[in-house]
Amino acid sequence: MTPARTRVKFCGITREQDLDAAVAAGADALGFVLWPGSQRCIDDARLAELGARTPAFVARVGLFVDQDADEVTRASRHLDLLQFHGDETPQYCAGFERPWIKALRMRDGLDLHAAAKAYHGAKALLLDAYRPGVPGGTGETFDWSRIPANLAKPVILAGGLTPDNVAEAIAAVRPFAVDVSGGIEATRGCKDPVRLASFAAAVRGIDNAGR
Ligand SMILES: O=C(O)c1ccccc1N[C@@H]1O[C@H](COP(=O)(O)O)[C@@H](O)[C@H]1O
Repeated sequence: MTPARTRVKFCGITREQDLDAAVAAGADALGFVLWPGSQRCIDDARLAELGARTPAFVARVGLFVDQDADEVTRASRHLDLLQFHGDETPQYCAGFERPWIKALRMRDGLDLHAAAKAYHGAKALLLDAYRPGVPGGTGETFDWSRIPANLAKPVILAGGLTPDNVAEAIAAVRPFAVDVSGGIEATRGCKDPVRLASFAAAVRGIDNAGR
């Protein structure tokens, strides 16, 4: 199924003004980093505030990396979708009363067809660049030609996307959605409203050109 348009997730939202700018730009989803190892991490109180501010029809996505189930369960009441960005098993991912997506880092030899089968309960696979020792958010791209066109799961393309390369990425991969964090930031955790709007415009531009 070819989607009519490319969905956009803006990840690493920490501030009200960034949330509002993302919604104004047409965000389909907002990502909140709940992994304490990230400089973009927000605590439960902040998640509650930002989650309450998010309007209807914009999905609130919580990003976790190999965390205690209790932490995921606690945060879940403010979230619509869970994003597991570590080495979580399919069984673990399915253990919460929320739909979920699995992030996979594109290390050498990764078999995406096998991963799609293993994570069959996932709503989508989010594909990110691989850097040893770093779970994600590296701001690096990977070789998009490694993504098979006939993967059994919707693809959310991530990793080093920017307003300048996102159109090329969409043309190459034709993903269900794109996900960006560092490429629209002024400083870590603080989005640049101009870059954010440019990113959304670039996605709309390639979609209107017929992907
Ligand atoms: O944003 C983080 O700090 C982060 C930490 C741990 C795992 C993933 C993280 N971010 C996600 O990584 C991808 C790609 O980010 P970028 O656009 O290359 O900066 C994206 O899903 C981020 O949300």
